[in-house]
Amino acid sequence: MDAEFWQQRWREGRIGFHHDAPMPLLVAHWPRLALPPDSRVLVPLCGKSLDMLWLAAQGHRVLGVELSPLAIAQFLEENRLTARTWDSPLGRHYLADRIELIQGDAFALDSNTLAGCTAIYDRAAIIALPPALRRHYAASVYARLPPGARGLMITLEYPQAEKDGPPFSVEEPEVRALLEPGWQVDVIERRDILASQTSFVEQGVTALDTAVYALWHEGAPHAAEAASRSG
Ligand SMILES: C[S@@+](CC[C@H](N)C(=O)[O-])C[C@H]1O[C@@H](n2cnc3c(N)ncnc32)[C@H](O)[C@@H]1O
Repeated sequence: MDAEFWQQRWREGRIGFHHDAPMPLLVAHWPRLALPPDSRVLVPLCGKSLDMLWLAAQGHRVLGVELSPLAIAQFLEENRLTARTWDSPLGRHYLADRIELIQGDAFALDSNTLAGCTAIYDRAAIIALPPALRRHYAASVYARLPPGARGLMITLEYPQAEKDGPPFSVEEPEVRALLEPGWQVDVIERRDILASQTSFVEQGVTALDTAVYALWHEGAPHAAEAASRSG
């Protein structure tokens, strides 16, 4: 799953991971993080996800990072956004109101940029990465977010032997091994979605769950406290 793999997927329009509406699991569970509205939310491997628009509509500043220039062009065009652009060592930046996109490598973000993000939204990001890259991803992104950061991660779990990724199956013990002890990892939902995922069924997958995690970096007020603060 090198950069060329993803560039080719975008060139060929093989983007079955993209949804035409914000993810219901995001909408349902994001409020429990009780983030201040103007928090800067990192969306690594963002594609052209409409979840970024939903996060911006909550008052957040969004920082999406995406390798594919096509994904960024389509995001801006399809949502009728006009962006100011500039270049930096991280890549080309696009700023449209509260949404900033970097066309660049999420593994190459610098410490200053990560330190400015107090939240992370990980949907189809960690599960897009093969096993060997996930530890590198956790170390390059999660471990470098500031104390007090919070996040929502959405994963898939299925018998990996039945189908190749991406998307890969990333099960709870692996999420914990990658993030703990720096992050508190709370499973907030696990749901059987096999019946609705016909492409998995057609490929012979016999079980498929989606799992949602609330993530609390060291120093973050944990679930109950955050919820009581949000009223
Ligand atoms: C499975 S898609 C998910 C996109 C998005 N999160 C969504 O929910 O629709 C993974 C995306 O990550 C991008 N990508 C892969 N590796 C990347 C990297 N190292 N840095 C930035 N983007 C990357 C790909 O181009 C692709 O658009």
